[in-house]
Parts: sequence; structure tokens; C-alpha cells
Amino acid sequence: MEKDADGFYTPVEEGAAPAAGTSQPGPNADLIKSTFEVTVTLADQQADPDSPLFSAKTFEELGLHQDLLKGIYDMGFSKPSKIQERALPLLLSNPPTNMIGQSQSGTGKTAAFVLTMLSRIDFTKNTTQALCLAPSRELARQIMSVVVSMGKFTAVQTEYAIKDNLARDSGPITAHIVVGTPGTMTDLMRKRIIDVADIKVFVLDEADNMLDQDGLGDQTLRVKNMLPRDHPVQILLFSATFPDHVRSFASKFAPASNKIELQKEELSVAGIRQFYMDCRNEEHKYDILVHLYALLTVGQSIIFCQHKHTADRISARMSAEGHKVASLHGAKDPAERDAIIDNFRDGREKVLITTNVIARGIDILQVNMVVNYDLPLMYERGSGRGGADGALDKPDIETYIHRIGRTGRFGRRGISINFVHDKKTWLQMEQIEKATGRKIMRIETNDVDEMEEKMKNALK
Ligand SMILES: Nc1ncnc2c1ncn2[C@@H]1O[C@H](COP(=O)(O)OP(=O)(O)OP(=O)(O)O)[C@@H](O)[C@H]1O
Repeated sequence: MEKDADGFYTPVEEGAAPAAGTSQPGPNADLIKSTFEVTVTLADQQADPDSPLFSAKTFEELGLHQDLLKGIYDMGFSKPSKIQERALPLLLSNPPTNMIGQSQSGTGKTAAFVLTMLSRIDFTKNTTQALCLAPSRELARQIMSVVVSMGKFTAVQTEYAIKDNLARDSGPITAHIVVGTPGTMTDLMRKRIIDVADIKVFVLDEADNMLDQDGLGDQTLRVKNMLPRDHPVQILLFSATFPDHVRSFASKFAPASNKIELQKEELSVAGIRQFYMDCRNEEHKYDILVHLYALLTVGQSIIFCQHKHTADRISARMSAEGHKVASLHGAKDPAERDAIIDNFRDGREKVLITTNVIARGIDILQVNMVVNYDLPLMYERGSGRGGADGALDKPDIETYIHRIGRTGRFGRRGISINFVHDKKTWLQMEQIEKATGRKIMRIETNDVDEMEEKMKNALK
């Protein structure tokens, strides 16, 4: 589907090259005009969700403090994105109301919840007033960078709750906003290094993942149970996906919430062209990846593998063969992880070979290609994610949507390529195609020139 001049979606042949002369839209272009279908359900059922009161076309009309408006404009944002238009008036209204917000990858959810946290801080008090949890240290660091940029003209104090970031004997935290991962956050709260008495906002980014019992659910619940009970805490859950099995838990976790949801078929971003390549076997997958190297480095690329050892193995092999690549996964030590993602973010590395650890949330506008070297798979309940055992033959649709969402950020174009190499992986890809409702086009692996041509066209 693509939007016509009036902003309506019209079907186009998936994978077809855009008309000659069309250029990659700028960061603000598509999503601000976008008319993708958002459903708003208000906690107050008497209120009309379509009332202009619950929509904001400009940041001015939100009644924000000048210092915050300055921060927003300094980041280059001129108008709220579609999701922000609907979400911000609800997020900022008083009394504070919980929210469950779902919208495609890269549509500005982070900015929406960061602005909410910042706008609720009482800067005259040196106490922690907002907590934000994310599933990975990389994402926590990225969210923090948005807090710092947006809060640049305020007196906001921030602190991390991620592994190895606090000195062992550090005293109590007095920062207004603490961003971290659930394990470390629980730890700091238990030890009373974080004082919860003044907390007003609690945000879960990638909330479906954070609430999933098989993922980080238990730890997240522990954090919630330590929040103060003598005053309401606004709970905000955001993600691009909310699979059925976490929906009811999410509603209990954030009771009486306003809800913003996208139609299911709109979940994956229209600007991302999806392809697959038929490989003969595992070894052929590697060869194809090497063939693609020139294309992978046109912009920046992320290669997703199912296991850490695959990421390490192919990156070591490619490096030995003279191709500059980096690999990142959860078994590396924190300092190394930080250095690798920072190098990639700054464009010093162009190809990042990784696992699901950065499948969610990472926002690097220059990433225009994602390769699913291995398709994402579901894990058997209770097996714990990330290990080699317990993988099922079923594709993990949510992770797929998040992975390909690392490209095509904020209305840009991007392509994703899935490697399939046998009947099983082919069937898995077919299931992904069905579930996301978008065609995945075949690319010939024999003809490197044709392959390059087709991909370059898709990126135009
Ligand atoms: N109103 C706006 N105007 C211009 N750019 C914006 C606006 N809001 C957000 N952006 C930019 O768009 C990009 C994507 O936004 P963001 O990271 O908030 O998306 P997201 O919805 O949280 O994505 P994901 O689901 O992958 O976590 C960021 O680079 C951000 O700076």
C-alpha cells in the first residue's frame, strides 16, 4: 500500500520500484501526513475520542512549558507525528490517565512518552519522579539520549539503572528521571538507592516484551509492586506490537487506560520493501551475505541471527576475509556493547551483525537495510529466550515486525531481506507474509547484478 496525493492508501505492487525521480522522503515527510488508521479508546467512556480536545496539530497547543517547547524544536521537530497528535493530549491531560499505546516502529512513541515524563517533573524537588524501563541497555541508553536532548533547556537530572553504570558504593539517587532495564532497576529499588516516594510516571517501552511472562514480565511486575501506593502513578505502556497473550495482562497492569491502537494490517511500515532470497543451504546463506556486502554498506545495515554464536562466527569470518563488520549480542560485556552500538550509531561501522537484543526500538535513521540471516522463531514457553534450546518451528511475528522496523524510520524507505534455505524456512516465511498481510518478493540469488539493481531501485 502507498499513499496517494490525498494521503489515502492505494495498493501498489509490493517491491515495485517507485517512479523515476522520486526521492527518499525526509524524516518528517510521510508520517506527519500519514492517515494510517488509529483507533482511540478512552478510559472515560462518556467522552468522545474524536473530539478536537483529544488531538493536537501543533506542539504549542499542548500547553507545554517554554523550556520543553524549545527542546522539541531544537531536536528539529516541527509538528507532532500522527501518533503524537492523538497520544499527547491524552498523555498530558489531568488528572493523569494510564495509556496503552500501539503504533508502528519509528513513528515517534519515544518522543511522546519522554515528553510526558519531562512535563510532569517538579524541578524544584531533587527526587526521582519518573521511571522508564526498556528491554535492553542499548535501548535504555537511546531513550536517555532523547530525555537529555528534549530536556536540554530544563534542569532535568537523569540517572541510569543499567548494569555496571553506577559505582558500587554510590549513594541514593536523586535524579528526576531514571531509565533502565528491569533487573538493575529492581535491584536499586530494593536497596533503596532509588527512593520511590515521589514517583508520578512509570513507563514501559516495548511493553509487550516487558510484560511477557517468558521475557521480562516477572521483573517488571516487581518494579511495579514497589511503586508508592499513597498517590496515583501514571502508567504508560508503549510498543509497536501487543500480541494477544499479553493484552489482558497489559490492561490489568495499566488499569483504566486510554488506548491507542493501529489496525493489525498497518503494523508493518509501508515504506519497507520486503524481499526473500532462496539460498541452497546454510553455507550458501553466508556466500550471499558476502555478495551483498557492497549493498549493505550503501547506507547502514543490521543482520539478525538467531544465536550469539552465529553472529560471532559470521562476523569473524567476514572480518578475516577483509569485510569490515561488527557484532553485538548480550554475552559481550557492557562497556564493549556500549562502544559497538555507539560506533554504529555514529556511522563508523556500517554493518552490524546481531541477535534479537537490538530487534526492538533502536532508532538509527541511516539504517536502510535489515537482513534476517535467520528468521526469528518462537521459543517454547519456559525455555527462556536467547538460548539454543527450545526454539520452535513457528516464526515469531512480533519480533519480525520489530526487526524490520529498524529500517524505514519516521517515513524513510528501507528494505528487508529474508534468507530462506529449506522447506521449513520457506514455510515460516510464508506464515510471516500471511500474518503481516504484506507481500515478500523473491530476489534471484544467481544474478548479482540484477539483485543489486532491484535493491537499489527499492531504496530510491
Ligand atoms: N514530531 C516529530 N517530528 C520529527 N521527527 C520526529 C518526531 N517525533 C519523532 N521523531 C523522530 O522519528 C524517529 C523515530 O521516533 P521514535 O524512536 O520515537 O519511534 P518509536 O515509535 O518509538 O519506534 P519503535 O517502535 O521502533 O521503538 C526518531 O529519530 C525521532 O527523533
